[in-house]
Amino acid sequence: MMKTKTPRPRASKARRASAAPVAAPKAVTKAADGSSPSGGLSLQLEQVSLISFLSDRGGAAPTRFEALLEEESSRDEPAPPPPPLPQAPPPLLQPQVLPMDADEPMEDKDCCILSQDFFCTPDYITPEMPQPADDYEANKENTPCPKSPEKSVNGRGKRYRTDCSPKGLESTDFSFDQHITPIQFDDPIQDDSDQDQLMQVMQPAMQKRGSYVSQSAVSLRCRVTPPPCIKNPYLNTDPVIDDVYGGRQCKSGFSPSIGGGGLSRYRTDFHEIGKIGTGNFSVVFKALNRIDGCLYAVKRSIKHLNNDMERKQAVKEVQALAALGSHENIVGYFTSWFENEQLFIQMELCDRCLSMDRNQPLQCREALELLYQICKGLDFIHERGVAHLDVKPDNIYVRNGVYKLGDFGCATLIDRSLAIEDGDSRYMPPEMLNDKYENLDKVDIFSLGAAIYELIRGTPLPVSGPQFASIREGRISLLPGCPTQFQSLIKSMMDPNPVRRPSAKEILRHQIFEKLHPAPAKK
Ligand SMILES: Nc1ncnc2c1ncn2[C@@H]1O[C@H](COP(=O)(O)OP(=O)(O)OP(=O)(O)O)[C@@H](O)[C@H]1O
Ligand SMILES: [Mg+2]
Repeated sequence: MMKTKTPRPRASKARRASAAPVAAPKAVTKAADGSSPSGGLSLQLEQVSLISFLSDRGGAAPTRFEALLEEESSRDEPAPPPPPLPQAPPPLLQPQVLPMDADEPMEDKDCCILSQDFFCTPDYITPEMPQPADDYEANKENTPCPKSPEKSVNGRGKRYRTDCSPKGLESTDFSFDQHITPIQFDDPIQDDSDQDQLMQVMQPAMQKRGSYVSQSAVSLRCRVTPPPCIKNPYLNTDPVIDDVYGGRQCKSGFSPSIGGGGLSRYRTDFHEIGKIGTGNFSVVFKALNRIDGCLYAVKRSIKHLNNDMERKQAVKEVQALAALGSHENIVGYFTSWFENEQLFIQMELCDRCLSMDRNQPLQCREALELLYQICKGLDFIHERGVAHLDVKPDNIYVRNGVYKLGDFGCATLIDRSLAIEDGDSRYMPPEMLNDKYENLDKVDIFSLGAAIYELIRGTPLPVSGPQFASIREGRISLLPGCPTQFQSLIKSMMDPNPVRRPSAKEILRHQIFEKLHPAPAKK
């Protein structure tokens, strides 16, 4: 007896395999850097009390390390004034606490800690080098936090002019080193007074500690000011982008509403053009990247992900995409980050998804092309051990006539070492309904067959009932106007027995595609 499940069950998905809880990423602490060995050491000594460490040794002879520390401090520090004679002996063996008042203004030493905390929280998960991992291991515990950016001691004072006029925007003559702007939201055109304002902000810290200003402090303060949208000279003009440079949307682009403590990476890095879609879990926006001048789809989780379990679940999508790498028939993934307890995913922007033209039945020739291209994407991911598990018209996108598989929110490993979630029941094969997961790659084949069957017929597939059951018993009605060869291929993809379904690779070799995609001539 078949179990029936409600459509779009991802909202109430049951976790089939238990996943180990993820430990919060550990903060990576780094020693402060110095230009000389003694400089580095004394910088650390400023922040670390060694008394308690020494006291634990109970008067034992100093080690080489302690001798070195003493030698360092006696060399670097000026000779101490003679101790006042009548006073009691200093509490040598008492642990010392460095003064740190909560109301005290933040200094560089604080910024150093602040920056590490900031970059090491799960709120900043973008990998430095987004290389495909050997294994897609979303279950691994204690994954170390990505390396914090190196703290530079070289104060950099250049800035680039935030000119929003078309002329200014066309200029590509800037470098990231120059991007220093003070906190200011409303005025798109900043002048030389910017530098003065920045200096005023930094002045107290600079006076206290010579000329050194923590770059972390500068970048945190500067991050709240979005740069203008830089025009990409390699791109052909796009009316949407031109609109932004034309000045009509300029003002709103430079005056973002900053939420969540003023550090919105989304608002800082992107100019939002508009909403393009909403799913059960996410809302997707068309957005212009202010730096590279290209349009992207930025997907934001609707729900606030408050705990590790929810975050872990949400990041599976980007972990799968990042591990897979790029393919023409997979929606491109660029980066992701957490902000305000929501996951943001920057993706390739597509023109539309297939469910948008459901009322217009797909022509057979077009359906063949779709089958071929998505099979190429499926072959790519299956070869890498990943199953999508939610193939459906909603999750197939088109960009410049190229079909792309997207929404990897249900993706899992074919070897069943990861949790398995049900996709949309309308496209789900019978074995999934019966909790049989031996051939997860073939789940995608059934779903693709069902999606194409639905698109050609032009009527939605049933969610339950007798027709739902008969489709899963292999009884599918004829597809009008389609060659028999194509119909039997679709039927074989929807075979109740997953083992009898062809693999993506086998489908690609089917003779039906010979005319459509002739094999390259052998030399
Ligand atoms: N890369 C993209 N380019 C263009 N539009 C997109 C893109 N990604 C998503 N969309 C639009 O946003 C909608 C929702 O996106 P998506 O399916 O990824 O969200 P979801 O919440 O995971 O959905 P689901 O309910 O299927 O789980 C899509 O149906 C599509 O219309
Ligand atoms: Mg979707």
